[in-house]
Amino acid sequence: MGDTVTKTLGELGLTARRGGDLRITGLSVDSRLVQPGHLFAALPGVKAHGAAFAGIALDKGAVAILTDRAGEEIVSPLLAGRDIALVVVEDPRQSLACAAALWFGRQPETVVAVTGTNGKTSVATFTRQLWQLMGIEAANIGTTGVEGSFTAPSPNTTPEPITLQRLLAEMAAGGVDHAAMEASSHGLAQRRLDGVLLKAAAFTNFTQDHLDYHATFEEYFAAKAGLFNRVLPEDGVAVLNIDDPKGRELVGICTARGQTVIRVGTSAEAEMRLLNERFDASGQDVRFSWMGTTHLVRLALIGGFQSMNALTAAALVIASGSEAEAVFAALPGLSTVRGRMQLAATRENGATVFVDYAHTPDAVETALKALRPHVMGHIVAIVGAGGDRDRTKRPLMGRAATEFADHVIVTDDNPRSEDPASIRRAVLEGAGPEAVEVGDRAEAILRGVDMLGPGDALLVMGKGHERGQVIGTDVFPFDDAEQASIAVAALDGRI
Ligand SMILES: CC(=O)N[C@H]1[C@@H](OP(=O)(O)OP(=O)(O)OC[C@H]2O[C@@H](n3ccc(=O)[nH]c3=O)[C@H](O)[C@@H]2O)O[C@H](CO)[C@@H](O)[C@@H]1O[C@H](C)C(=O)N[C@@H](C)C(=O)N[C@H](CCC(=O)O)C(=O)O
Ligand SMILES: Nc1ncnc2c1ncn2[C@@H]1O[C@H](COP(=O)(O)OP(=O)(O)OP(=O)(O)O)[C@@H](O)[C@H]1O
Ligand SMILES: N[C@H](CCC[C@H](N)C(=O)O)C(=O)O
Ligand SMILES: [Mg+2]
Repeated sequence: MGDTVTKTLGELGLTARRGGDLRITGLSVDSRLVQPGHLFAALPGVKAHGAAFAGIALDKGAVAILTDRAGEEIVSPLLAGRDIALVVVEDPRQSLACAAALWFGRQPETVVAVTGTNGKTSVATFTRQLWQLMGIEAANIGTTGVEGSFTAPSPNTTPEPITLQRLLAEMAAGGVDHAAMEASSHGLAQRRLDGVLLKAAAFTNFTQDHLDYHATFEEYFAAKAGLFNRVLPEDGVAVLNIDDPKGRELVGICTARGQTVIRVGTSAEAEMRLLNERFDASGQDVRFSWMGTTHLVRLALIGGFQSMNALTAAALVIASGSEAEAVFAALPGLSTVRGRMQLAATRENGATVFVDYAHTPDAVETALKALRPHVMGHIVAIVGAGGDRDRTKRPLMGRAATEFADHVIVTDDNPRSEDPASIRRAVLEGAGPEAVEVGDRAEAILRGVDMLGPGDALLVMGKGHERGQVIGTDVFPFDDAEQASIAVAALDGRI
């Protein structure tokens, strides 16, 4: 944070229990990043309470501490006789999010957010693409980084509030007045976007993921619902997929709050209604209606679910003030999101290799089902599950692969601290005896490509846009799309 800027705690919406109205030079959430004059937010965490690091923060020059009651008990003994401000609140993550917004003081005028188990990156990217196609400077923030008229890496799908607010302020200062961001369930549970002023928010769907972090399905859904019952203001617009029962539940919640609701789905009540799709090798023709009027567009996107994502994005753009006809005219310009049903390579015999980020049981099913109508021959699926993540999803992912593909290869996908063979065993348990186990991912892709005859397709799932294979704490360079090209070139005798 800047050297010269200072703000009082009051200017950041914080009231100190002790230490008065001093000025701070910045905010930090990690003791290792504290600089002289900072406010250190000591947050309750999964592994530790940040208050345990308050001593280090103070040694590094922190002049104020924001924490909760549990943190107060830990830090109080450190403060005796020192001129340190202490702010104790019920929910320090929320206070930090709001303080970060006030610290940076600027956001794009139009910010929208997307939550849901699957489809967040796709919808946020399509929303940004639509704005850009209409001549509006725009960016999207999420799993694939910050992209569009403003680019930056993003360590998380939903960055923590200090990083997030810095990004929003920088893009606004650079003339980017429209942003679409992903709201992950972790981000919502940790209040990372509570300081963002949203015009609209969308819900894609709700299925299993992250049961390692959220104790129950209910808790996982409650986190997602927070986007609508807490973050989106009452004058905001909610874009909700009513094909999903949880989307219907949200209609009730949003209506009760007085928010305007745009329903997206295939049923007759939907304001944005998907009527039908016709698939071919390079994309799909989509018939949909908006407020009862029918439209037909060509999308150069593979997969039926992408039309729902595209219509959700269109609804968000309309919800934030654009004219519907102009938005629909831009739809054919949408292009594939990196690593989402991305055509990575084509064999000489015409067989295709797609790379997709399906890493949940529902996404594996959706991706394979979505590919089917674009493919004349067999589908070979490559599937694996991440280490140090939800263990219960592994056999379910294997089962979905076997159910919806013709041949399945089980391989590694970021084993992290776990034994890769035991993760594969869990996936194979669901995939069944016909599935082939090939631990080395490059070899799995080569074997998959080798199986392809004319009209067949290979779907490599799990890593999408990722550029590394995480084994232990090492990250080895690995790119599914690149490996697919190499395998095709090698087998077709081009290298
Ligand atoms: C599980 C999780 O979400 N953890 C987040 C959480 O950390 P935590 O509070 O639980 O961490 P902790 O280790 O218990 O430490 C407690 C506190 O002590 C502080 N600390 C810790 C060590 C130290 O030396 N000094 C210090 O001050 C930490 O900064 C933290 O505030 O709060 C931190 C500060 O806001 C986050 O950086 C951290 O995200 C980590 C980096 C992370 O990787 N999160 C992932 C799981 C995540 O958020 N993923 C979602 C997407 C998932 C998806 O949809 O697929 C995302 O939005 O990216
Ligand atoms: N609307 C959808 N319904 C079901 N599955 C989808 C949908 N959109 C995308 N998917 C599947 O989920 C995968 C991930 O898509 P995307 O990256 O857009 O989701 P995400 O919600 O951003 O994921 P993450 O939780 O990793 O941020 C895709 O590769 C595809 O297989
Ligand atoms: N953002 C998600 C995506 C994981 C994708 C998959 N490649 C894995 O490593 O499990 C996560 O961290 O759970
Ligand atoms: Mg994402």
